[in-house]
Amino acid sequence: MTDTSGQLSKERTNVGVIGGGAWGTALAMHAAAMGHDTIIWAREKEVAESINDPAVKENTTYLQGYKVPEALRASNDIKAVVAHAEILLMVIPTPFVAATMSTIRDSLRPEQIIVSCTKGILNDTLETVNQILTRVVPETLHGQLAYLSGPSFAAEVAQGMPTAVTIASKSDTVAARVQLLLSTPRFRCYRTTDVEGVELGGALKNVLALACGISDGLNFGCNGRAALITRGLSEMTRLAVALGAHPLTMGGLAGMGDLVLTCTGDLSRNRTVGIRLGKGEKLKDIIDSMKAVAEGVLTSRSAHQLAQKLNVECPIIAGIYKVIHENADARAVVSETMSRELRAEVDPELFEAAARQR
Ligand SMILES: NC(=O)c1ccc[n+]([C@@H]2O[C@H](COP(=O)([O-])OP(=O)(O)OC[C@H]3O[C@@H](n4cnc5c(N)ncnc54)[C@H](O)[C@@H]3O)[C@@H](O)[C@H]2O)c1
Ligand SMILES: O=P(O)(O)OC[C@H](O)CO
Repeated sequence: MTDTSGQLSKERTNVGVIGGGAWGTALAMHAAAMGHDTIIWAREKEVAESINDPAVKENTTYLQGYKVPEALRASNDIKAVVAHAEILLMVIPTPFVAATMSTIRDSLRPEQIIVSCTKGILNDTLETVNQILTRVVPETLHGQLAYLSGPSFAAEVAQGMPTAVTIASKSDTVAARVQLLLSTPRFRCYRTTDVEGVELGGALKNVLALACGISDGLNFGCNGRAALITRGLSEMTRLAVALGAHPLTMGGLAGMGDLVLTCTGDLSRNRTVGIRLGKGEKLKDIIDSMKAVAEGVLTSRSAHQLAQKLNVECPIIAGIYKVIHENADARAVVSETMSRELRAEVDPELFEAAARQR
């Protein structure tokens, strides 16, 4: 494929990437390949060393096999990365967002844009990343927050494969700026002001990917997987709308797009965890064998608790919660879910509302 990166915008800026996992690395590779002066903060010394070493130029810990651009630098000094950046991509797994961002709270500048690329819902507080960031970063920066989500496996972005994502911000100006700074002919960014929809789509699809993995691990076939994706999207939409999202966002890249990718793509860590569970491995053994984070494991608890709290019917999410956190037998959970009271596919009230709008 011809490299046409950078045809859309000529503007080049300083990018800082907070988080040296697979996705942080792929996004840093993308930004550096575009010509942005990019530094990635990695928590682990060996990650920064392997990215910086001219003989290696690779994140051998989290994204092995993909050479990073010569120009990409890595650092273990998070404050130096913040000082460098006009735009900060935050790519920290959800459980570590608050602690990591607290360490740089006082180093952030009001004109900086912070783009969360993280997909999860915190346990206990049940906060989305947007809620964590508005709690942790100074108020002067709240209008500068944006969220990048959508179907995007790190390994494919690292290879420059065509990818489309969504950038959400309460400020359309901020979303448009991030969109322009990150879009290339291989990496197309859309934009929206529906922060809740984009965040919840990205977080909840991980729970459904676990479900599809379990189903595939049990050899339950293609019919079952399609049913899980479709009914899963209904649950995601009901829950996200109850939390303030726009329903149409759930049919877009951050909702259905990422749901389909993660429920069917073999690169998904969440789907892989599900497959291994379905084949009979213990969750602890699976987690212990992985360096990467499968966000759906913890988000399944948060999503189930949010559904209960808001009284939103989410039987698949409830079933995954039982399998993951209560050690329930997956076959029994499937049988129980399929034997629930029979119902209309779409809530009749929704049909009536749609008819009234015609
Ligand atoms: N990998 C992908 O394809 C992909 C794509 C889109 C979104 N995401 C999302 O990006 C986020 C980050 O995932 P990733 O794939 O970059 O990471 P990863 O799973 O490859 O690696 C784990 C990351 O967690 C960090 N970490 C571990 N303990 C930590 C601690 N105590 N404090 C701070 N950081 C700690 C590690 O340094 C490493 O950067 C997740 O929310 C994930 O869902 C991932
Ligand atoms: O590998 P997963 O399951 O964490 O999914 C990665 C991305 O979120 C896909 O868009």
